[in-house]
Amino acid sequence: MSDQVQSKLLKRMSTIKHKILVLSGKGGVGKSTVSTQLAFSLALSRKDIRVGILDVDICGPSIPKMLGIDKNEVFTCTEGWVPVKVKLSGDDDDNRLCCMSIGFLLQSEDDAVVWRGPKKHSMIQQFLEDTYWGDLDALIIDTPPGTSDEHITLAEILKESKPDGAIIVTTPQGVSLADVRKEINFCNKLGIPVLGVVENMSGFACPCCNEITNIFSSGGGRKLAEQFNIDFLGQIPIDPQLASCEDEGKNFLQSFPESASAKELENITNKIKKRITLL
Ligand SMILES: Nc1ncnc2c1ncn2[C@@H]1O[C@H](COP(=O)(O)OP(=O)(O)OP(=O)(O)O)[C@@H](O)[C@H]1O
Ligand code: SF4
Repeated sequence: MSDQVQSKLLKRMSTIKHKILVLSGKGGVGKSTVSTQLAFSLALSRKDIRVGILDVDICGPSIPKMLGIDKNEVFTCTEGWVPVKVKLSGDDDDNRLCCMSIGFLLQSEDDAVVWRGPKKHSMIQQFLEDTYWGDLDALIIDTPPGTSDEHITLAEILKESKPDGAIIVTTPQGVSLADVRKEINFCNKLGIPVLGVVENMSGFACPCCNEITNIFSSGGGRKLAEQFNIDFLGQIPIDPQLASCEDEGKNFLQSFPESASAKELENITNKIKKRITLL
């Protein structure tokens, strides 16, 4: 990376106080769900917090749909690409949550699947270089599953601007020591602190009485965290209301604030805020 590009990237990242990566060993465990709900939860936790969410999942950018902004377009200003704003209900200020996704820049959903490493590398670099976030308290970065070339690119680009850390998402059934060990080794190798583990799809939350039923095993994420001596951040149950909100692009936390999942997401957010000293 040339010095010119490096200094442009550093300048871009300098207006962002906290950067958090969200990782998972495999696809479909709820990494984008955790990224999206964490971004919502942080933005809702205080009126003066401004949050951005960056979707770098080149082969399956799902965040815009979850946020209900997949039909929006990205505009450019003299400073670069302007992230799409997400309106929170009952809020006059629509400047508290915004999103930039690689999905906004693809002509078709199949576009990126055929890209080779160097093209993905330059796309991610350009993406970080040209997005104009303005001042942000936190940027949540949703990455592709596994530890691919895209992660290495991202970590190299972010190295100088020192990300606060990574959250590892897993499921009780998918708790594979090997998968999570790979994620932890990856973070250690690149000097990214692990903020903790979230166990998603942990039991089933009844939409009628909020009772959690453990259909499969549960607690694997906690054991794993103990084993690796990292923080256990919490466990989110399978919640049909969460799935349908994300499907319809609705704000789950504001739609079902009393649900067990919303409460757990709030606890997880509070632990992360404490950890990165965003209080
Ligand atoms: N706790 C949950 N309760 C109900 N549905 C969930 C939960 N977590 C995730 N889902 C749903 O499961 C599907 C996969 O979740 P998500 O897209 O967040 O996974 P992912 O790990 O980001 O997948 P990939 O990396 O393959 O894109 C989505 O339809 C999402 O709404
Ligand atoms: S958990 Fe309670 S409300 Fe939900 S289906 Fe079972 S008995 Fe009914």
